[in-house]
Amino acid sequence: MNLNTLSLVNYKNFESQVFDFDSKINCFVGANGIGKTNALDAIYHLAFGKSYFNPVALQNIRHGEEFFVIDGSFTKNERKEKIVVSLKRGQKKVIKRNGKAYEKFSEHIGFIPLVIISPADRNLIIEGSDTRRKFIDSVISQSDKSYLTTLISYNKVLSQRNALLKYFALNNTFNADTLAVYNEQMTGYGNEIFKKREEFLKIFIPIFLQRYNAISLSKESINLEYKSDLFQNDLNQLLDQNLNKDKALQYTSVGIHKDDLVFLIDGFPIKKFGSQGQQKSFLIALKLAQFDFIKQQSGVSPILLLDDIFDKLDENRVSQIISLVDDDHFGQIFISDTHADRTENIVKQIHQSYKLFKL
Ligand SMILES: Nc1ncnc2c1ncn2[C@@H]1O[C@H](COP(=O)(O)OP(=O)(O)OP(=O)(O)O)[C@@H](O)[C@H]1O
Repeated sequence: MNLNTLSLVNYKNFESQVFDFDSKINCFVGANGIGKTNALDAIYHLAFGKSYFNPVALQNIRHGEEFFVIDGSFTKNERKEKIVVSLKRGQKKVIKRNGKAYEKFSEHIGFIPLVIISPADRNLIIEGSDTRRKFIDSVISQSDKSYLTTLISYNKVLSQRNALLKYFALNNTFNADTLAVYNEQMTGYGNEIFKKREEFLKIFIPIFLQRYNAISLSKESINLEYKSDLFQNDLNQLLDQNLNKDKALQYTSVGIHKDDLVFLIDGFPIKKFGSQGQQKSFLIALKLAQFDFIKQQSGVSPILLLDDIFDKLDENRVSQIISLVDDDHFGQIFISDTHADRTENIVKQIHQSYKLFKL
């Protein structure tokens, strides 16, 4: 999987810019706020049809302009592929593959396998369970199309069930039959998602532990656990048991939309007890494991985006990461860093071709 050229028009701070990439390592270097992360985000956009950093699509259009266009030429399995993502104010976003617009963006997910490692990953540790579920979902969906479809269906029934609970409360009424239809549908989709998440984590957790131990040289003991209501009970039963609670809350309080991942260091939550460097190592291991998993499932090396990852890590950990990516296992890598010299010294240790883009 290779991105050969990237052309940007009115994307964030870029007015008009073309990059011609190396097939192995590419570094964006320059001062704070110059657009290094924006360049990586444009590449992310080509894979996921959205920004990793700014969920408000319109805010990705350069200030004062009417549209943006991100145009990437890839080589995948020796075939040329052109992906264009564009957005015009007042219109819907368009994603095209070789000139043909996708009807559903979900069809594009997984076509350009990509993993990003960024300081924004900290949200996985500090934010609520929603962020961690999105992480699991995005990893599985990249290699399993039906997972995403089932998840979309589950969420649709969930919001219908929530609307019904609100309706019951507002109108002081209740209809067990209508609710039972939603419960049954939620159980079907929910069980399928739970099974896939469980299977995924069975493979993923050992890869993650191996990656973490390699980065930290096994200095501390960490763990990752999957938490779900569905371990104890069947979803249909749980929905019945929680009916009174759900009626009072006017939303559904149990189900796979409450699943979580628990991150532990020496048995304690990493959010409270991990140092910044340990948290960063944890997140990098998580993302490298994501890389390994996608590669294992799809047979294609994902594009790897490393946004500002060298800060806060001691020299040992930096060299461990470098030795990890200095391996044919990895494909094309994009790095952003403020220090041109540091970056060049680091990439020279990787015995691969590279290009440095001074922004
Ligand atoms: N829609 C937009 N229009 C114009 N400029 C924008 C837009 N969105 C973001 N920017 C600008 O992009 C810049 C931030 O770019 P980016 O995050 O890529 O910086 P960076 O080079 O990675 O910096 P750092 O080293 O601090 O991480 C800011 O100056 C911001 O004002």
